[in-house]
Amino acid sequence: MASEEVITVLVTGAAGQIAYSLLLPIAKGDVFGRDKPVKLVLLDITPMMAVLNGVVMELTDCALPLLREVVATDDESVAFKDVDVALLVGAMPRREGMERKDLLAANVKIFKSQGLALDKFAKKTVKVVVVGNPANTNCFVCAKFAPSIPRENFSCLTRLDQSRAQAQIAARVEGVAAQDVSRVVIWGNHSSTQYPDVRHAVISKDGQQIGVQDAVKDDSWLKNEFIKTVQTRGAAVIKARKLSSAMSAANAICDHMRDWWHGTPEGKWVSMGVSSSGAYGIEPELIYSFPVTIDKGRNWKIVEGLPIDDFSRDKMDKTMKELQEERSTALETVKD
Ligand SMILES: NC(=O)C1=CN([C@@H]2O[C@H](COP(=O)(O)OP(=O)(O)OC[C@H]3O[C@@H](n4cnc5c(N)ncnc54)[C@H](O)[C@@H]3O)[C@@H](O)[C@H]2O)C=CC1
Ligand SMILES: O=C(O)CCC(=O)C(=O)O
Repeated sequence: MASEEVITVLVTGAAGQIAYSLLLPIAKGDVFGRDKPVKLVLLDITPMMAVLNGVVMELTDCALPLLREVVATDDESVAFKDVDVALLVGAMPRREGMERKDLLAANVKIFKSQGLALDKFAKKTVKVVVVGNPANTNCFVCAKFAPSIPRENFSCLTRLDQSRAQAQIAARVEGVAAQDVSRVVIWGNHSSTQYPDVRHAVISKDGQQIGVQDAVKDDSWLKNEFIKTVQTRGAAVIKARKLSSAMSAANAICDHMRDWWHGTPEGKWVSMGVSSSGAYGIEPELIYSFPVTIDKGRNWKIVEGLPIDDFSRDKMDKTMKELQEERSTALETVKD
């Protein structure tokens, strides 16, 4: 009898708050498929092993039919061994008043170490999603230290920003739900310089497609308040909860990974932080959020040829500049 194909999924920061909302949908089949068995590998740091053990107990108690095995460890050489998917969540979150780049010094070293571990232990086909902030720059560092793994296999999460943008637009147009809003683009950094762009976005309503600008009928709101709300939503959640977004982040990780694994529906784009090809004048190899389509072979492709006006150009360049600065600081931090 042929042996069963089991997808090995690593989640780092597995004792943390995002992981607590993330592990169940993965183990239930919401991401890879309702008929696809998974093995979960859970990595956290040594002082969190007792907490992690509690998470393992809860997963066990869910008695899930697709969950074949759970491994909990504080050892990267165990965690990264032969993984198919690496969801790199584990890192310090920011507190009220901080910018995400203030986490660089603490977090970038984690991603150097995990890049080295990916290079040494993971399958060369591994799909990597960096979530820990600052996500784009951590992803850049991770890919740099895993040169044997194709750069196309690295991504960072900006899907939460996309969902936030869709939800804000939907709330503004009567009778429209977030999933009726498509082709919103998140350009650049997962930070307060990101550019949520609705100039190509459409709303499906009553069997017709209408441009978002025509449906919203308030250009000033779209150019100002809408952009600011999406850019600062993470900070607003921290202010309210005294903790950073977790449920919505976990949901976005599932959406990001599901689309990467199964491909994007015909005519749909999603935003992902990926290695720039130089498209739209963005410096090659920066990890920058672009609109992408994904084929059934799990290859993403940047949507090219969108017209970019002066308003957009300025915002796309500003967020690129921030990423260039973060990269310099990060490379200085990991140089020895
Ligand atoms: N890109 C995005 O859209 C989002 C990113 N984030 C970021 O995700 C990260 C995690 O957030 P939370 O789960 O809320 O934080 P948390 O503090 O609840 O959990 C983080 C976990 O990571 C663990 N950890 C620390 N160093 C580690 C290492 N070297 N290896 C493995 N595990 C390690 C910690 O012990 C902790 O259990 C933060 O950096 C946060 O800013 C959060 C929301 C959205
Ligand atoms: O804003 C933060 O730093 C918290 C987590 C995050 O990245 C987000 O909510 O977008």
